[in-house]
Amino acid sequence: MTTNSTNDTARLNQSQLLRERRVLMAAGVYLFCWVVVAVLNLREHIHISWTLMSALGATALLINISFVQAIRRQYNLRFEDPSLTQPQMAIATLWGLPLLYYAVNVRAEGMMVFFCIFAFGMFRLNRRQLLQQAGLIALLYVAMLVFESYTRQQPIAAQEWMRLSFLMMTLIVIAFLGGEIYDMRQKLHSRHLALARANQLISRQATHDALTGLHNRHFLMDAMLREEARHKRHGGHLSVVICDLDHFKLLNDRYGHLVGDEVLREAAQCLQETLRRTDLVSMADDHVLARFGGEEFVMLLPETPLEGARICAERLRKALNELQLKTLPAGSRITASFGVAEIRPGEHTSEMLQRADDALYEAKAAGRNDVRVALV
Ligand SMILES: Nc1nc2c(ncn2[C@@H]2O[C@H](COP(=O)(O)OP(=O)(O)OP(=O)(O)O)[C@@H](O)[C@H]2O)c(=O)[nH]1
Repeated sequence: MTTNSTNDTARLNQSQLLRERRVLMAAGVYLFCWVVVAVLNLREHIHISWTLMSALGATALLINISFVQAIRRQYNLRFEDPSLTQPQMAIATLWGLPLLYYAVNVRAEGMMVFFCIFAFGMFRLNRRQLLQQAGLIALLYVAMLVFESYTRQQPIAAQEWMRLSFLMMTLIVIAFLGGEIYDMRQKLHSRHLALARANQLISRQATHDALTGLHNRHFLMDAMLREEARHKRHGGHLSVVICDLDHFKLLNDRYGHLVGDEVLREAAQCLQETLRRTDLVSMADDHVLARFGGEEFVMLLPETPLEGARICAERLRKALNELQLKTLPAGSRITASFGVAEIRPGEHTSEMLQRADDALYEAKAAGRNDVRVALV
């Protein structure tokens, strides 16, 4: 698993845990309301049948278990808002209505629960969604009043309309404030994303060559120090191949710098693909291919003996030589010279690189398009 996907999984687990905690908090509110109404019922301040009370208790349990299960089974991730805030708010409103219906004497106090329900959505929902929730609460409350007036054969009291108007006014204000909070969160989120992208770009630029996309000299130097330390601790093989395109100055002079750049890109890609395809038994997949500068490339090959590195360099030389360059006239070919070295016991990687460079110089002196190996 890559570091990125590990981070994503950790972040997802963290969010799911938070969502589950929010459901448990809501369950606490359900329990509190149920207990308060039960006590009022026992003291006969209000009159609700215990059958209905039991049904409401069981429903509350079922609702909260369902939400927890939806989160644990990751069913919630299929929705645009994986926190399922709107369904949770709507269901809580529906659940609370029968209690309000019977709690005639304490209805104004009981209506406070709507603020509590709204508080759950304040940091999650946008202005429109909060207004929708306020509308739903008003609609259900009016439906309850109409039902009550019908069953009790009484007109809706003026006091109820007052309660409803104050409730609506407060919820609408909260919806607008909540909308502002939502907008700020969105801005913060997009800035956070832009910052994360910029950081990614900066760290890529620090370790990669802008022209070819290969690792850069700085990355190579770090890798060499790392491999040197590993080699000191565990021994084994560590080799390096240095590659320099032949007569690149002539190519630049003949076709211009832009074509030269494109040839460098194509050569880099060819080296990368050939290295990836190379199936040397001893070669570990933590090799590094870097643009060392100009038309010079370096391959650091951990766990690779000198002969393996030489075979690898030979394949790279052939591949470059056979490369059909898209930017040059048909049939044009490039060649490159290679120097190879394996680290000696107690030697620094910079010294090994110097010996590889000396071998490369020999290849150049001997007529180019050649691989030369430094003596161990
Ligand atoms: N287009 C382009 N050219 C570059 C870049 N970096 C270095 N060069 C050119 O690469 C050429 C290297 O020339 P030299 O070091 O003389 O080597 P050469 O002509 O390849 O000759 P040998 O190495 O001896 O075979 C110079 O002309 C540089 O300007 C680059 O990023 N883009």
